[in-house]
Amino acid sequence: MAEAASDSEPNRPLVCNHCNRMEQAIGNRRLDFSVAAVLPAGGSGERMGTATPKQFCQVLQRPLISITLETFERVHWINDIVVVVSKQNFELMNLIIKRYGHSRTTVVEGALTRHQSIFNGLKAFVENQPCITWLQKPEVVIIHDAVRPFVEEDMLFHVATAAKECGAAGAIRPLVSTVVATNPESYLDHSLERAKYRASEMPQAFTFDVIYRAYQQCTDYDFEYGTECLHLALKYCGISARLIDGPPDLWKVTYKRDLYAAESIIKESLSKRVCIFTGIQEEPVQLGRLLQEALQKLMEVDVLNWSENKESRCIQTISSGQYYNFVCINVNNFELSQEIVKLLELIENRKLSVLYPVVLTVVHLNNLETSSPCVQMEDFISIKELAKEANRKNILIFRLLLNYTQELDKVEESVKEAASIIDSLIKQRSPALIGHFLVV
Ligand SMILES: Nc1ccn([C@@H]2O[C@H](COP(=O)(O)OP(=O)(O)OP(=O)(O)O)[C@@H](O)[C@H]2O)c(=O)n1
Ligand SMILES: O=P(O)(O)OC[C@@H](O)[C@@H](O)[C@@H](O)CO
Repeated sequence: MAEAASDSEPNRPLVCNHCNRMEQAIGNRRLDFSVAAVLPAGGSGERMGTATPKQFCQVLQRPLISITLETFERVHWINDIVVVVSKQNFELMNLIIKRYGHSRTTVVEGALTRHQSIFNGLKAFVENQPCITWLQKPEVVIIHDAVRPFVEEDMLFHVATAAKECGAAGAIRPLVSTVVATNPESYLDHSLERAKYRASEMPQAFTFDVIYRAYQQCTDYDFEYGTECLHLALKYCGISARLIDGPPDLWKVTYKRDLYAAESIIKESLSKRVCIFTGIQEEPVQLGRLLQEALQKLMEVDVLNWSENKESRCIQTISSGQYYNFVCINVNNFELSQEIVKLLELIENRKLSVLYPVVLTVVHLNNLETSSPCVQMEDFISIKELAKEANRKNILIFRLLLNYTQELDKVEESVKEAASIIDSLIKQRSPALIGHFLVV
């Protein structure tokens, strides 16, 4: 049983999930053979210990499986993507496909064990199933656990091309712990020389006929207890897989701690760069420049002068998906200027915050020598409501009151403090502080 994916979300940003790379960086590789991918996602995630199977657990308000799928969907030389989920998660999977625009994904029904689920995914390409007429049997098939979100296009390319040459290929990583064998009394029988062994990871790739034939010959024991596709290719087809050293990020989300680790990795990659919109109004003492200099010590900073650039340039910047963090300097009183409200609309319209939380920090300037901050209560309440509404759309609005005087050294000190707070807000991405005034 399988169902087509829904229409993709228009104008989806082009950001690679966890390393903030533009679609262009995926490269213009061309392969002279067809490739498809099968992502087993039909497990229950018992070791995670959550009611929701781990592939559907949220990472920064987004299902883990969607983060993995995004990378595959943006690799243009992968023609079809099959995700294998249990029958009871079919509806949830299709909702995820629709919400995150995974338009190239086909859902296939899983089975009791991982090998059986993978085999079901492969069958979708060769058995004339009435509702999967669009899948074409590939020359090479990539198999990748849906709970391994940090796979990069390079690794997919390496295993696919190696599989085309050798019949099978898989990613490996050095062992962290030594492997030991126990005797029936649970005492040490012997230990393996760690340097001679590697951990088998994913992605793996096979010429389709090799892995399909292997699964056709599998014993019930293989299906029930096996965990290694490469082993099946060797056992049933005599194909010894090419083993390719993979990067550290290939690990599989298995336990709860792995979800926290995944969230930290994504937060770190989202926090790498910020776009400062200056020129929304005339800024005293060139605060935009000072803030840029202070922030540049903490992250990559680009500056866009709102008034000098046409709105299209600002739209292009937001749509590029290169930024998930924006800073605006608001020089008038404490309401949000219409430009900032416009910026919020652009972020929403470009669906930037569908994928990951967007941070918008509004820096309100207050010259202590000419005025004292008096926030009208109705302004304060209205902005808190606006921040709550934005948070429901995954946009976090933080507000910083930057008091300054004409004494430049004091200004620089205040700006340095402000930059440190902005850096922390971006890194933490915590909704707890949205709409509140942080004062420097
Ligand atoms: N019957 C199964 C079992 C597992 N998988 C998938 O295979 C991948 C790796 O398996 P594993 O990490 O063992 O997932 P679970 O079986 O869900 O985890 P646990 O063993 O803790 O229950 C996961 O994406 C999982 O969803 C699958 O498609 N079908
Ligand atoms: O054994 P589990 O079901 O937790 O996960 C499957 C892993 O063993 C597998 O993905 C790699 O070892 C590569 O085959």
